[in-house]
Amino acid sequence: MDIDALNAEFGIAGTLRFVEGRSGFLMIEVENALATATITPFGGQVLHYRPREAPDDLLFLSDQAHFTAGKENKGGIPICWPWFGPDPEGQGRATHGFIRCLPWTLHVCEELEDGSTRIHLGITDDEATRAIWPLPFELGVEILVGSTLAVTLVSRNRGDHPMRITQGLHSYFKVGDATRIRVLGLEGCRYIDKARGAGDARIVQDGAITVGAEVNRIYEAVPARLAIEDPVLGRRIGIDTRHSRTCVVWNPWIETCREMEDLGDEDYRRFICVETVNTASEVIEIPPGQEARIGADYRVESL
Ligand SMILES: O=P(O)(O)OC[C@H]1O[C@@H](O)[C@H](O)[C@@H](O)[C@@H]1O
Repeated sequence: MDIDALNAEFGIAGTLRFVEGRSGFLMIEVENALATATITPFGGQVLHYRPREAPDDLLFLSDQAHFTAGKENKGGIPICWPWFGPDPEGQGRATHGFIRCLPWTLHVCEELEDGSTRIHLGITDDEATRAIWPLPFELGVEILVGSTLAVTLVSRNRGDHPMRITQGLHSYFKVGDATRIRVLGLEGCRYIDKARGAGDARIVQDGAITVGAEVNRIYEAVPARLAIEDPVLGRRIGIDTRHSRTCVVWNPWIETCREMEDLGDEDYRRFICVETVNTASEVIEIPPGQEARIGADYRVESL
């Protein structure tokens, strides 16, 4: 990792620079007229984003996040790929795939006319990825840092056979107090309740989602516009999804939070995950040579 060389090749004076961040991890810091953001090429993960006029960060990042090579970092927007959730083949491979723990390659950093900054990172199969998952792929993430944050994941099948994946943008949103928020937009949708271990039974969401116990649900046939209303931070987070009809809502609550070594005991109050995913019955099949996309735009509005 040569920070000077990266700054010389990709840095943008006054707007984008490479720095050594927590535990020496390489970070891309963006500060333009519209927003500030931090992205790490490890996992292609956005860690922070704050629109110029907003007092608070959009995203939660755990003080206990690992920042150790080969481990995932809890917070920001981890990318889950080529599977979301437990190993689909039951071989004991990592939950949420392996791509969030690997270094990605920088392709483009550029300023756009509207004042936003575009960052494009990618990762391609190699010996190490094929040892875990045999398929040839090219995966890219485009991150647009502007008055909104837009993240788009593009998967290309480089092989001769159809590629089946599940995937997700595992967004951790910072909240003032999780027990006081409302997640809006999923009213009337059917969900699988993973926290209650109710198998594949579908339950219908009655009203807005609130948090008063562990929440771990996969919502199906969801609309493209969701929101989190947060009276403590006095804001509404808007989430507009693309190419996703499935949404996971997760808050670990007290016990699971205490069991997780990469969360502080009180962190369950500080975030809610509302994740833009393709999983459960939404498995994506990509024909040889073709691409599939998933994405989301995030915005912060005052209440
Ligand atoms: O700790 P991880 O692997 O980042 O996963 C966090 C959570 O991610 C959620 O998406 C899952 O529904 C939960 O079951 C899981 O615990």
